[in-house]
Amino acid sequence: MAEAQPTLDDLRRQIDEIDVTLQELIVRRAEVVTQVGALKNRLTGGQRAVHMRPAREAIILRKLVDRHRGPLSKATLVRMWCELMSASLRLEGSFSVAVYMPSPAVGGYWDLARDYFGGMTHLVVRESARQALGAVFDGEASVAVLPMPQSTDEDHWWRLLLSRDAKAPRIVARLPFGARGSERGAPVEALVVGPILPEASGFDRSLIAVETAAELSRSALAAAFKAETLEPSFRVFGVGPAETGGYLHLIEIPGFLAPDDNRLARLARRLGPALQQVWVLGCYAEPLTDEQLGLATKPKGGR
Ligand SMILES: O=C(O)C(=O)C[C@]1(C(=O)O)C=C[C@@H](O)C=C1
Repeated sequence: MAEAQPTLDDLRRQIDEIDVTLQELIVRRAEVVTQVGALKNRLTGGQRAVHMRPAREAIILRKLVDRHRGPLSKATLVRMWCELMSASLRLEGSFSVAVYMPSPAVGGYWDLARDYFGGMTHLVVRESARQALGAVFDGEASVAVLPMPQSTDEDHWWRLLLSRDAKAPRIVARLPFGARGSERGAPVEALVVGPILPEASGFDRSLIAVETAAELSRSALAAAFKAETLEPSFRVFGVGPAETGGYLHLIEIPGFLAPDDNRLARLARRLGPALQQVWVLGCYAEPLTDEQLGLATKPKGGR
């Protein structure tokens, strides 16, 4: 005899039970997060600090997609956890985001911020990257979502991060981290900047600013980096000349680079006076790939 199919009521009863269990676990998670917040407050001596830990979030999200199974998409699961972790962050203390939005027609950065920081995080619009960063410097926002720097930019916002102050805002994340949600306009990419100590997540890329003398060519600079096993990608080359007559470059390096990495000291010795200054501006956890998210396109010719 064929087994009786569950009725709609049977299935809904199962869903109700699962929802209760899920909710209990979410409540427990929030209780632990409250303790994390209290611990962080003790460690910072009660000073107002930004509690976001992007490297930890990246590790959590990578583990999540790695162990996932079943029909629910990994991209959806990542979105759910982003909402959960942002809610946790708000439990730990005040948290808000200044978003670059040069005109109402350019909504992509807002969409990226909303997707990553969730629907309940306070987002404030700033019309220029400089103003968004200013909101972080002034303590009006915890972090800023800024456009990925390009050589063609008129305003090289990352120049405002050239500081030796250990508490200065740093680049700490790249968006989107998971799959792109529905976005307005052309897809954009962003960096997140805030007064957060950059940490390694295991799969990272670092951003450094370099000031060189005018006569140093791009190829000579790249060769010196490679000789120190630093594989450079030039995001921006040759902004300047600065007051010192030098030129600034924004360079991306695979891996996590601490400011005291001895390869930077060796690079300085190798290039001599041609290398005027180096600043480590931060790092970001490498975003999840389409393959990791199970979104890889099928090979051509297949069915
Ligand atoms: O692990 C932490 O430091 C936390 O604050 C917890 C938590 C989380 O919800 O898991 C929340 C916010 C941080 O950005 C990272 C992780």
